[in-house]
Amino acid sequence: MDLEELKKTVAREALSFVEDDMVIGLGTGSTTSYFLKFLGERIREEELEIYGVPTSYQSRLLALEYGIPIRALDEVDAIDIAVDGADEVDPQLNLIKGRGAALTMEKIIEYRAGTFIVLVDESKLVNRLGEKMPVPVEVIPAAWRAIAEEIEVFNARAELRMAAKKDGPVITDNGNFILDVKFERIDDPLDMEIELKTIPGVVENGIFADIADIVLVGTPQGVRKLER
Ligand SMILES: O=C(CO)[C@H](O)[C@H](O)COP(=O)(O)O
Repeated sequence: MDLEELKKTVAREALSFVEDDMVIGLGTGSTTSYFLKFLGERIREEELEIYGVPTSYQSRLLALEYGIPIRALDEVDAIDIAVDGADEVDPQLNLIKGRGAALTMEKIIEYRAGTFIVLVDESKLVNRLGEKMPVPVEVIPAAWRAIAEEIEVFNARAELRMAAKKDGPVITDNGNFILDVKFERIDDPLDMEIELKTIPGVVENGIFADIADIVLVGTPQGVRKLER
């Protein structure tokens, strides 16, 4: 089964958590895009009363395209479930997220969800966070260089993320820059998440420790469900 098929399979499986009258946090990325497509079809076919709370411009645009009614975070009382992808998942279900630069709204919404469901293929499973991927850190633009230097005390290298279809750096949905931070090793994800957050000028970082409730892993043999 190719990677796109694995993504579709986990995205379909996530529909089993969806019930009528739910408010659903809508994640960002290619795997979640399939979930949004299937969610839109299900809302139409079963005439469900569901609202989505987008975590990015990408999920907002896709929700509009697929006919998912949307609400802003300050228009809802609670979020029942949130569904999103991840870049790495460790055995305790700590995550690295933010390859799509949407980590700040993702964390705001997913932290508040009754159940946060993560969709990955098995290539995203690691023994220790940071094994393959850098940790994205959203920073206030004026502070990027100072923060990049300060991060070196953690035995890490920070690189300003550059845009692909624009000259200069990536600008997030919130108007900030992204530093991609490659660590030698991350021994304690929660501790590192907090350390990064306390640097003045850091808006948010892509370590999501102790937030995921369920991880659905796409494998050629089917979907594995990991629970915390
Ligand atoms: O954190 C994210 C965006 O900020 C994505 O959820 C994460 O990068 C996974 O994306 P994909 O499903 O395309 O691999």
